[in-house]
Parts: sequence; structure tokens; C-alpha cells
Amino acid sequence: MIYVSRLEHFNAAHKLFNPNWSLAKNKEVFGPCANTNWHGHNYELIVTVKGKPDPDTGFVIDLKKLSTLIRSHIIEKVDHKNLNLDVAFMEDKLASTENLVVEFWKILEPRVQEISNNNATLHSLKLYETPRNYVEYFGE
Ligand SMILES: Nc1nc2c(c(=O)[nH]1)N=C([C@H](O)[C@H](O)COP(=O)(O)OP(=O)(O)OP(=O)(O)O)CN2
Repeated sequence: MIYVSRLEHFNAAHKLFNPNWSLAKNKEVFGPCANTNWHGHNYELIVTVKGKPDPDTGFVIDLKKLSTLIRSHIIEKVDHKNLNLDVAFMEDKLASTENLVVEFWKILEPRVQEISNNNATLHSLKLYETPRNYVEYFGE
């Protein structure tokens, strides 16, 4: 089994805010991340797929196709956007890195199989919110 990865990036604004709590409680729990007028991050997304190299191409998946898939279905929807206000798949969800990566998985998982003609499956997503904070998700 070979693991193949593609790195993409996007910039987005958000705030961490639970609408069921008061402003004071949001500030207590989330600190500056609950700042009323938003803040931004340079996100880095690493998409890893797994499979065996196709004997005709030597590819587990065509990385150009994988990049196009990630850009058209994820990056175009979140880049230079406000994750709380502009992104349909984040509606009614807290804009945490964890919740983002779960929504990304739901979008990418079936499409990776499709573009690889069922040769590859999605293995993991790693999403950096800052150079020091990142989450990894394996679909479980
Ligand atoms: N489990 C999570 N914890 C936190 C998340 C998250 O998505 N999941 N997000 C945040 C905030 O969005 C926050 O803006 C993170 O930025 P910051 O604290 O500035 O990040 P760094 O730790 O990298 O910066 P330092 O300068 O090193 O403090 C918070 N928690």
C-alpha cells in the first residue's frame, strides 16, 4: 500500500462562538478566538490517499486530478471567506479546525474514489490552523 499526499492552502476568517452561551462565557472559554469582529488564519490542508500503483500509469492517483478536486470542492468555497457566514457546509457548526476537517472528509471521500476509478481511497486529512496547531482525521 502506498500513501500519496497533496498540500493545498487557504486563508479564511472566523470566530469561535457558541450561540447557546452568553458573550461573557464565549470569551471565557474561547478567549481572543471569540473576538466579535473575527480573526483570520492561513490554513494548510494535507490530503492523503492510499492505494496500489496502477500498472499502466505508475500512479495511485493522478495528483493533478486530486489537486483539482480539492480546489474545486473545498478551496474555492473557503478561501478568502468567513467560515461562520459564507460557507454553506459550516452553517450551524462551530468553526473549529476539528469541525472543518470532518466536513472536508464528507466532501472528499466519495470523490477520491470516483476520480481514481476506485484505485485509491481517502486515508487522512491533516489541517493546520496555525503553524503550531493542527488536527488529523481518519474518518472514524
Ligand atoms: N481544539 C482546538 N483548539 C483551538 C482551536 C481549534 O480549532 N481547535 N482554535 C483556536 C483559535 O482559532 C485560535 O485562533 C488559534 O490561534 P492561536 O492561539 O493564535 O494559535 P497558536 O497557538 O499557534 O499561537 P501562539 O502564538 O503559539 O499562541 C484555539 N484553540
